[in-house]
Amino acid sequence: MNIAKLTSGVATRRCLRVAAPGCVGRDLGTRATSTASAPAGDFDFDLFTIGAGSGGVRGSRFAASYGAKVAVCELPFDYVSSEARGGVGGTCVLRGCVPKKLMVYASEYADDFRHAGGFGWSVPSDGLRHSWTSFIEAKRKELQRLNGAYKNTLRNAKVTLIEGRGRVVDPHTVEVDGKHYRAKNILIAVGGRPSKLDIPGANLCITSDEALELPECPRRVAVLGGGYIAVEFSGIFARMGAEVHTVFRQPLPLRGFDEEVRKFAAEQYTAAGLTLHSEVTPQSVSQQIDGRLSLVVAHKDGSSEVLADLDQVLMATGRVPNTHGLGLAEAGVALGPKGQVVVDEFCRSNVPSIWAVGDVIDRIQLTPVALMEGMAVAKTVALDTPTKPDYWAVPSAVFSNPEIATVGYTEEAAAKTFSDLDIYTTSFRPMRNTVSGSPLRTFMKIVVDATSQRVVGMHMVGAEAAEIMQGFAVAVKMGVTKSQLDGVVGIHPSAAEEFVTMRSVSRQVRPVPATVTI
Ligand SMILES: Cc1cc2nc3c(=O)[nH]c(=O)nc-3n(C[C@H](O)[C@H](O)[C@H](O)COP(=O)(O)OP(=O)(O)OC[C@H]3O[C@@H](n4cnc5c(N)ncnc54)[C@H](O)[C@@H]3O)c2cc1C
Ligand SMILES: NC(=O)c1ccc[n+]([C@@H]2O[C@H](COP(=O)([O-])OP(=O)(O)OC[C@H]3O[C@@H](n4cnc5c(N)ncnc54)[C@H](O)[C@@H]3O)[C@@H](O)[C@H]2O)c1
Repeated sequence: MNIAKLTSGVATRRCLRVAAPGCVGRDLGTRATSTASAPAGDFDFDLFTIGAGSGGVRGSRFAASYGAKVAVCELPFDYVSSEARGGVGGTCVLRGCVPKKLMVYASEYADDFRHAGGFGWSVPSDGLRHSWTSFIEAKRKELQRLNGAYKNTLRNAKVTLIEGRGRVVDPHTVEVDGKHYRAKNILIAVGGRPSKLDIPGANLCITSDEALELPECPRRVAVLGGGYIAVEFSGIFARMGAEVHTVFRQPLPLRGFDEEVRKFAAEQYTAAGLTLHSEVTPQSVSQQIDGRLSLVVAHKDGSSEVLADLDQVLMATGRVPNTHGLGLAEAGVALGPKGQVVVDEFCRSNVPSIWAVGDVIDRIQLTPVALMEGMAVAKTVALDTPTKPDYWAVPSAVFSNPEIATVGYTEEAAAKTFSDLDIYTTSFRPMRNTVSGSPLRTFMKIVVDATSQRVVGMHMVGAEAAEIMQGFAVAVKMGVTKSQLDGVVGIHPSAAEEFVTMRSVSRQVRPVPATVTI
């Protein structure tokens, strides 16, 4: 399909070479080398991206590499985001995946020291100490390095970086701090931001942004929510020695994950020291006389409970798209109920010159997905190759303690899609923990479509789950069958080898025959 078929006849205002108000930074002689992306009118840029996070940087730099003239605007750098602050690199690099994983690493050392005794190590008599301040400093330094590296990447790709807050003025105009830029295509890649619950005392609570920048590790903390962020930060704080209360509305954390995985993970979280408060709703937070916080939660039966003496209450209750004040609705772009940009399978909005990728479209909020979408838009608008992101078998991992990783269907989703399933499961104590004394166990599961024998889902709870699952995700995406998995020789001794040695079906899931009433 040619891009021309995707391009509508949206009327474009021409930006004249001289003195047209609001038209700046023009180099109207420049045209994209790709014929598909050569501006049809007089534009400053072929593509103007708002937001230099995962999706925006990827889309911009690849569009530029395909010959398009590209600009991207981004808010000034800060560790904590706001309406006015952000930074090249975006959430993943500055307030998400990267700093979070660094914190996970920091906390893993604590566990390793604790468990080293089983292997004969002894802790020095004056004990082990951790400097939270030096760790935060080291993390900040790394984030600054990455911020610089991302800027260099854009510079090397010849993408014009404009610092400031972008706003859509019309289908072909973006305003950044009072200056107007005309673009053939606009890419919305503004991501999302933490959303706080609307309860009394919400202002006393922190979000993941501040949790990554705390001056000290809390000793007693409540984490609200049962999603990715909640269980990851619960694990970090607990391993760092805090007393952690994880408070969520569902019977189990991690809604949407395989039910068996959720149950097993909850058991492991408890074994790892978290206090899980399930089926409760946060009601209010207040400050005690001593400055610490008190959280009131409501149980299903209407009774309430107070969690007092908390150093911090972390609200990990979801994120909302950053579309507030972006001018999208005024430009005619359809937004969904959460404020997300509604896009088609090519990541194109209902306004044909406006595209959107990443968290702002609220499909799958993961960095590699934003990258895939950014890449698809770059190919579509700059390479004359209309490209749809492919959401089948997107793997993901939760960096909790223990880790969880998954690819493909949960058993529940597979049961709705395939008539017959064979389920393979195993649970064991990993070799390291037999000697270390850690109580944590590992769980693995393979979901097989019994008719085709294709592996349609793989799940793991246990150490290194993310590293292990990435490779298996390749196999699942390529359509591996169970007998092909069985034909692979294991790597011994490893936990991963269990995935190629599970031979006995744990259970068969078959449709329940309809009862016939005579
Ligand atoms: C704590 C946490 C941990 C996470 N961990 C993982 C993980 O381990 N693995 C994973 O895959 N994903 C993880 N994620 C999710 C991942 O960070 C996001 O899915 C990803 O960053 C989305 O990329 P994006 O390009 O859509 O948006 P972002 O990376 O959020 O980028 C959007 C950018 O737009 C800027 N911006 C916003 N409004 C404007 C404006 N008007 N003008 C100019 N610029 C603007 C912002 O400042 C920001 O830099 C995590 C998220 C969080 C919060
Ligand atoms: N390892 C990773 O890949 C990773 C890590 C962190 C975040 N992320 C991404 O970021 C996204 C956002 O993470 P998140 O954990 O904030 O969101 P989430 O949607 O995963 O979890 C939000 C939690 O808040 C709860 N909640 C929502 N409204 C509530 C209310 N009114 N009262 C009580 N509880 C409420 C939900 O039930 C849920 O448990 C995730 O969906 C994920 O895609 C990924």
